[in-house]
Amino acid sequence: MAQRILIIGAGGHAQVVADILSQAAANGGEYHPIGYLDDDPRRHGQQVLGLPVLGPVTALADIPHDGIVIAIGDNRTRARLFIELTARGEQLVSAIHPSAIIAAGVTIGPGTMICAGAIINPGSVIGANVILNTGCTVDHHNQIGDHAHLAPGVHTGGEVVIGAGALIGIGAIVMPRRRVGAWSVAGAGALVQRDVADETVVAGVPARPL
Ligand SMILES: CC(=O)SCCNC(=O)CCNC(=O)[C@H](O)C(C)(C)COP(=O)(O)OP(=O)(O)OC[C@H]1O[C@@H](n2cnc3c(N)ncnc32)[C@H](O)[C@@H]1OP(=O)(O)O
Repeated sequence: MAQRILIIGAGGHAQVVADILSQAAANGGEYHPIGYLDDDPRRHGQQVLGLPVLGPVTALADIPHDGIVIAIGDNRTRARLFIELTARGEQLVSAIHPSAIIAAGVTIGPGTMICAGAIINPGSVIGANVILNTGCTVDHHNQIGDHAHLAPGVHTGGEVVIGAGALIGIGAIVMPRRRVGAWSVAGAGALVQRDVADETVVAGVPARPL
């Protein structure tokens, strides 16, 4: 049965989520996007990719719906909203593009977004509220922490651990069995050859702390 999904945010990232949900629905998926909620009043009343911006996030209580996706790219903001809205009883659903390739047995937490062309190999565990962005590959037996973001074109080797809230920038590579700590950032194009501590920014080839 079709479930009515509200998208939290109406910016560029939210439009990607809307497109994923629409494509999935067109392929028989149960989640149907019905509109966006965004705290920027200039967006209220606009149509974005054919869906209305219905009001601020506080309007959630007034609009009938079955689930939400938090479509905000910034990891800390997305994590804060995830905690607040889950505590209010909201059902977080996953937005998974029909072109994503996900191995049998992979587990995916609530609210996670998996973009076009992403690949997840066997044994991997994807947390809640994660973004696996366009064309990234998560190889076997990875652990991707809650609220993390693997940007477009990221590749991870086998048995990689990405900590909660970490951002792996566009096109970065994380070598097999390496760990990127919680709330750390690997810059765009980085080659993560050594473990990265928590709350550390690294960049370059090989990646070093900035
Ligand atoms: C669909 C989407 O758009 S998803 C978007 C996902 N987001 C990303 O991929 C962005 C990832 N972020 C980055 O790569 C950032 O540049 C960061 C986090 C590594 C650094 O950001 P900041 O702290 O603002 O650093 P800043 O831009 O001031 O640069 C500091 C120095 O690091 C260098 N630097 C910045 N980024 C990188 C990088 N990715 N690789 C190598 N060097 C870098 C700069 O050239 C500069 O060097 P200098 O001091 O010799 O001039």
